[in-house]
Amino acid sequence: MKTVDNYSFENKTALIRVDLNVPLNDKFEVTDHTRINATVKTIKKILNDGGKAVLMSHLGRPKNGPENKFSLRHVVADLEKAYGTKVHFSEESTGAVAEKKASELNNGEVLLLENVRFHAGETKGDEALAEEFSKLGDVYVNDAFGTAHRAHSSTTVVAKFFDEKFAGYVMQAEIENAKKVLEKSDKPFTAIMGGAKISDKILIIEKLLDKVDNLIIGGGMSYTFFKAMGGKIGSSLVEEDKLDLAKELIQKAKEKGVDLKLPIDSIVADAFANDANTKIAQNHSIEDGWMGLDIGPEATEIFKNTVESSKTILWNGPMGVFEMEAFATGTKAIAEAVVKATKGGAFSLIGGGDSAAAVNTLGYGDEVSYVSTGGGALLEYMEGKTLPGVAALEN
Ligand SMILES: Nc1ncnc2c1ncn2[C@@H]1O[C@H](COP(=O)(O)OP(=O)(O)O)[C@@H](O)[C@H]1O
Ligand SMILES: O=C(OP(=O)(O)O)[C@H](O)COP(=O)(O)O
Repeated sequence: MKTVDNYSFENKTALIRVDLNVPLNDKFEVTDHTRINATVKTIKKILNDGGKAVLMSHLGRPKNGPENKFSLRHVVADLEKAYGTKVHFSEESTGAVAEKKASELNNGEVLLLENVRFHAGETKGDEALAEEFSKLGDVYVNDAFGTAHRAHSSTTVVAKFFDEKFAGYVMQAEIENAKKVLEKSDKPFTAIMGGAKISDKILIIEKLLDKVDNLIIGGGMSYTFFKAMGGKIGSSLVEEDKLDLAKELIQKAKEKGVDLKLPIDSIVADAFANDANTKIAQNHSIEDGWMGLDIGPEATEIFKNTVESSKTILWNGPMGVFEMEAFATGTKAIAEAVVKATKGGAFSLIGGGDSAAAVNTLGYGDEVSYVSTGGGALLEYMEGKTLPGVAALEN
């Protein structure tokens, strides 16, 4: 894999895949800058060389073409602040408009393209779309570690249209760091899984069973497990087609001697809102009309004790809907436990767009060993998989 280090981008237009999938609030303001700040080093290297940067990224998971709430226009001002320079914007990510804007760039300038997922072909890895993207640069740089597990047009397929392709600094740092954990994970090794992307992550959890001593499952992911065991989960998040898999996983954890910890209790709410009515409920008997939005006090205590006595910690996915203050308590308590363990000598790696946001919002970003910009990507790497976005840079 070639890196940007030993290449001069002078007079070159670099087409750079970055991961600008950042959280936005209801006013479309960026609420966490981790992924934006991570891109600065690579962009500055290219601009300082006297090159031009054309940035492409996705934002969220748009299903039906362009939609304002998924527009990358919302991040332009934040990029300008981070790079200290004007960032031009193209409301098209391919075609005449994008090509004209890219060709008008001067050395040292940046162009951001609109959300690549506004094209239906992007997530299918459409070749014709990838070829369209490739017209926007002379060389290709992939610095989107957080999306490197996706074999999409802009992350993987596009690379084949370039002779010169490079991994950016985020990609390099992330892989080096993940390797460290893979090669030297002191025991007890605890993985903490949470968040909402159940179908994405449940298969990876199975692979983690070979590496970890403790597996904590909290957040939106946990209710699928309770339902699989025959529990009542009210209207909590669930993926019905993953119930059998969840059951198998519980069995496999037992066989492999992994201590699988599910939250005993939850903070349940009668609406998905910060000001909803709340109460504590046991996780196997949540009443109809109520949903679990945070781990409960008993679960928090148990999880904290496990985390604090761990020597290696891998955390992906918040313990609750931490974006709402009423449901941030569990995530905050686990973050504090991770910090405490780190101070005591443990290595802690936290990954994922929302997990990084949670840790940084709580002010703990500098008190853990490493905050990764990747969630799913980090987990797939840890599982031993070759990430398609990385493989595409190698040939
Ligand atoms: N109990 C829950 N019910 C619904 N959503 C939840 C629950 N717990 C966590 N979440 C949501 O999960 C999201 C993060 O999940 P995910 O994308 O898998 O994590 P990451 O981005 O760190 O990889 C957050 O927006 C959070 O609000
Ligand atoms: O936020 C991301 O992943 P993450 O939630 O695993 O951290 C990446 O931008 C990938 O997004 P995707 O899971 O919609 O492909």
